[in-house]
Amino acid sequence: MQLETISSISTPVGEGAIAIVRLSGVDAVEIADRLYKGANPLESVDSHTINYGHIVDPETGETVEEVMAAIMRAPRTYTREDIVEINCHGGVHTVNRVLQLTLKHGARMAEPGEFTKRAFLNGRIDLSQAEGVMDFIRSKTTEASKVANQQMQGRLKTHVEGLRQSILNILAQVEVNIDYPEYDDVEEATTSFLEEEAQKVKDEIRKLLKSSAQGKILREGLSTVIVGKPNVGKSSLLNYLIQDNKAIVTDVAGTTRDILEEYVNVNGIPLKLIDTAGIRDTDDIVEKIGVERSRQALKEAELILYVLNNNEPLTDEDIEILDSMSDQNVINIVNKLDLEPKLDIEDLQSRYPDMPVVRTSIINGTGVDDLEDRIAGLFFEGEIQSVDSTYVSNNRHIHLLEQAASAISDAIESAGMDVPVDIVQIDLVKTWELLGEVIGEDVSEQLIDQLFSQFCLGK
Ligand SMILES: Nc1nc2c(c(=O)[nH]1)N(C=O)[C@@H](CNc1ccc(C(=O)N[C@@H](CCC(=O)O)C(=O)O)cc1)CN2
Ligand SMILES: Nc1nc2c(ncn2[C@@H]2O[C@H](COP(=O)(O)OP(=O)(O)OP(=O)(O)O)[C@@H](O)[C@H]2O)c(=O)[nH]1
Ligand SMILES: [Mg+2]
Repeated sequence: MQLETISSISTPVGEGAIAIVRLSGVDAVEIADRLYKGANPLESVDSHTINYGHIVDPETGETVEEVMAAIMRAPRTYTREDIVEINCHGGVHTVNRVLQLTLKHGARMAEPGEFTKRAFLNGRIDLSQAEGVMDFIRSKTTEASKVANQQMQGRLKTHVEGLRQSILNILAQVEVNIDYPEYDDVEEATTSFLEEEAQKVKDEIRKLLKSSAQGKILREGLSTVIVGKPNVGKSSLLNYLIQDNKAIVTDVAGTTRDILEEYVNVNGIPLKLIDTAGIRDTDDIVEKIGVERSRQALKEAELILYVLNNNEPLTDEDIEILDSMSDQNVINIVNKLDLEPKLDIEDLQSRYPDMPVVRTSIINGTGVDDLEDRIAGLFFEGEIQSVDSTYVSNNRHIHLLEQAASAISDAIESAGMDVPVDIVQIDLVKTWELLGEVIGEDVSEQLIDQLFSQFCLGK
């Protein structure tokens, strides 16, 4: 496939030690040579070498930059096309000038994700791997990056390809039956083979789907909101969990006014931890908006840590808030255990039997281990699956796998009911196609464009 040569700045915008202008396409080396002056023209150097030289504006003769130019010739490259990477000093202005020069001398500005899109279009990676690249860049915790890395390396692709091969094997058997319908015993053998093999495929798809709840948590972080009345110790809890003093803690009720978000790892589970303004009626306009945001965050939370003060009785306000969260995952944290007990914990437990209660004294660091165990227990039944297994975390993949599971169920059901085998065949082909979409086979150009447009510029 011959596409125009593209160029972009592939490093973050801003001051840095080094910034890279990357070119990809058949004319990459030729365009670079129009600007590059070194011991040898890049056209003549070996592939996969890096070469010292200068970028000179051919129109003015001005030396614009001192660079190292890496040359990588197709097909052993990220895009499978010729690639030149011009390593510049990291100033915003000069990198931009080098980019402009490449554009002026034959390259086109790359669209977001276009390098990776070419890696896909040129067959180096499948769509699930390309999506893995993006997840990898965006991952916020070690676990998330491990899962994304595996996907980027082709783990899901291999898995899906295996399933598609199994379906092809079943289809081949069905084909025999359609070709020789007069042999009854062939038909019987086919039906049981089909049911058995299709069931195996279905089980595998189900297994992948089962991983998705955890996969999504690993990828996005479990959205966890800390709420409660003012001054109960919400910000103290956030600081304790992240082991840092990011949130302001004072003994003034109403200290936190706005939402604060931090990522933290609890027993291997990435949490997107959100500290909120204490919920209460207030006339303070800033605090009022904060309280409104707290209520909003509550609605969207996957886990709620409701903090109470051991030193104060349960109020109507607490009850109102707790009642409103009855169908959510809530852990009640009775904090300030070091103070005189005025909260009836038994009453709390009997009012909300589905909400585990954890007792803490954050100021002394007690009880937080117990809280961490509870969180892990709620979402991973005590322990996280090894990150070595295949996780599905992408909504597009999950949706396709659900459809595939339903199509193959139809196939199995029909086979069991002695429906003509060519009907069964249709459902099997459908399953095969749906799985193909996960890895990017026969997907529309529109979908591809949409997926890659979410990438960073220069990737
Ligand atoms: N300077 C630089 N650093 C970078 C990248 C880059 O493009 N440029 N990468 C960009 O994301 C990542 C590295 N990822 C890469 C993935 C595949 C190939 C590649 O050339 N693959 C070929 C040949 C491999 C080989 O030589 O064995 C292939 O798979 O066919 C290169 C980089 C991270 N660091
Ligand atoms: N005795 C005692 N004091 C605590 C404990 N945890 C927090 N505190 C104190 O309680 C006060 C309020 O703590 P914060 O973490 O600011 O409370 P908050 O819930 O974030 O308060 P707002 O942001 O105002 O809603 C501070 O003076 C903390 O030092 C605890 O376990 N025991
Ligand atoms: Mg606070």
